[in-house]
Amino acid sequence: MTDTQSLFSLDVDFAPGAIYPERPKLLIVDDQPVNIQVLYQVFSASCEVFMATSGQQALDVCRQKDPDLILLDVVMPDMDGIEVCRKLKSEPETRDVPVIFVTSQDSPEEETLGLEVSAVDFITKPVNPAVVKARVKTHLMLKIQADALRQLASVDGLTGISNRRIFDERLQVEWRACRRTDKPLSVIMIDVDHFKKYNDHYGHLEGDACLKMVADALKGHEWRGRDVVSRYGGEEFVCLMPETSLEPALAKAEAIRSRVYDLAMPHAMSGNADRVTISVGVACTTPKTNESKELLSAADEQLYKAKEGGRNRVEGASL
Ligand SMILES: Nc1nc2c(ncn2[C@@H]2O[C@H](COP(=O)(O)OP(=O)(O)OP(=O)(O)O)[C@@H](O)[C@H]2O)c(=O)[nH]1
Repeated sequence: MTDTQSLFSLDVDFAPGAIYPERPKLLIVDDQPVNIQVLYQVFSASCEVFMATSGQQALDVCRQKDPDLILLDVVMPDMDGIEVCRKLKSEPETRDVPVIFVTSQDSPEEETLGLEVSAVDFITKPVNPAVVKARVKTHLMLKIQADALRQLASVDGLTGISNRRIFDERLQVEWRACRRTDKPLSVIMIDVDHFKKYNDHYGHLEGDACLKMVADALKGHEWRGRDVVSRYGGEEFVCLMPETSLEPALAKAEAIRSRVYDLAMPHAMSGNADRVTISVGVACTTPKTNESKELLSAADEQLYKAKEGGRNRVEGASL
């Protein structure tokens, strides 16, 4: 039996490669490298292990590597584990990563404090390999289940792309990131033209099929890793493009518009084309304030302008 199998063998449902697509990512944080070494020996065969020797380094690694679980030392100079955990739980990017405290003082006060900052478990030093493996396995399984539920809750049932909740969350995250790095952030807002008439003429089921086609056309584009494409509601879609200035966002919007046009879905009642068309509003800004709503309002204004200008067109502006 390999180490990988032995780690997870307590539960047949938990086979890396089956439910879990890749090796779980584990972050071990301790200011004493020798303690890291002990845990590394336990997990290196079964997990992708990252290490940090200070609180700040732990926060940095966590943002970069997106671990599935963190084993966090409580007593560290500069920033202790409690503070690290508090910071992790306050940021949307890291708040769902389970934290297990590894501590030499198992006082009820410390345990209470740890639970108050939302740690999922405590392990006492010196660690017992069998105990730490079992606890890590339990919390990784819970994380997988929670991820699956979050995934379900993030998808629009009709089109299979992400829903508005995810868009709103990502907008907050990317707004802050672009503000930190002084980079532009663009939003593309898309609305199907005369869709009420489409529904009225072809029926609601055909209307649904049309929305799916539009969503597929959006998905079919080449997007960068941090871009988000969501159904914003009804017949409205929205795309978020971090680190993208107005020009490339306008080019993307135009490519989307022409792709939907080229689908040539008949729309006998449209009035301004023989087919389904979309109107598109684009807005771009380099975030300076806390207020991300102004970017959405600006994209919405541009969309309105595109509708007013005759539909089946793209309008855009920088803030
Ligand atoms: N089939 C279907 N229709 C939907 C769905 N969500 C919203 N709609 C319909 O989309 C239509 C939107 O109509 P309006 O907001 O009046 O806009 P429009 O007819 O597209 O007109 P313009 O935007 O001015 O071009 C409404 O008739 C909604 O019932 C959906 O999930 N499926």
